[in-house]
Amino acid sequence: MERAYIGLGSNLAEPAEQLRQALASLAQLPATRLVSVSSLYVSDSLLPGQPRYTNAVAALDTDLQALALLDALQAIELGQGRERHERWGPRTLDLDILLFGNRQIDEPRLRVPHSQMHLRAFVLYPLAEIAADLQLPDGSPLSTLLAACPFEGLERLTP
Ligand SMILES: CC1(C)Nc2nc(N)[nH]c(=O)c2N=C1O
Repeated sequence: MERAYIGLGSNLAEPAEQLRQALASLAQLPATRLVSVSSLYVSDSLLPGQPRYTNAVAALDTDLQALALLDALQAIELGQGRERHERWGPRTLDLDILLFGNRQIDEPRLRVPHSQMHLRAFVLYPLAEIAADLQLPDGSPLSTLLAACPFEGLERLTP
């Protein structure tokens, strides 16, 4: 059983509802338990000219292998109408494997830890909300990354 952290994002077609639907699907994955979910956070797109994003992070305990989990996440994205037009374009749903246990994976389909996560407040703050004492595979404490990444521009949605 590995603890995986999943980044969720959406900026099209009722983003908060897209994330709620995706979380329900994550809870149904085989050999997987949805352990905890952060609040929803709203922020401007890192790339301008797109609608604001709604993001969250979920913690899973899973017996799926990393690539099988990736396949399952991509099936959920497609099931919610994710069209993969442009690489950084707006999307109904984005599910990223941020961390997979303490594994460091560098394969064509999958890089874990997610290569941009240390730069993204919309990943670090929801992650810290559910895993404050997390240490990344390279030994760096999440708190250190958080200190280097300002919260500014992030809006936490209270339930
Ligand atoms: C286009 C890009 C980089 N910008 C984002 N910006 C925000 N705020 N949240 C995202 O999830 C997100 N995802 C992306 O893929």
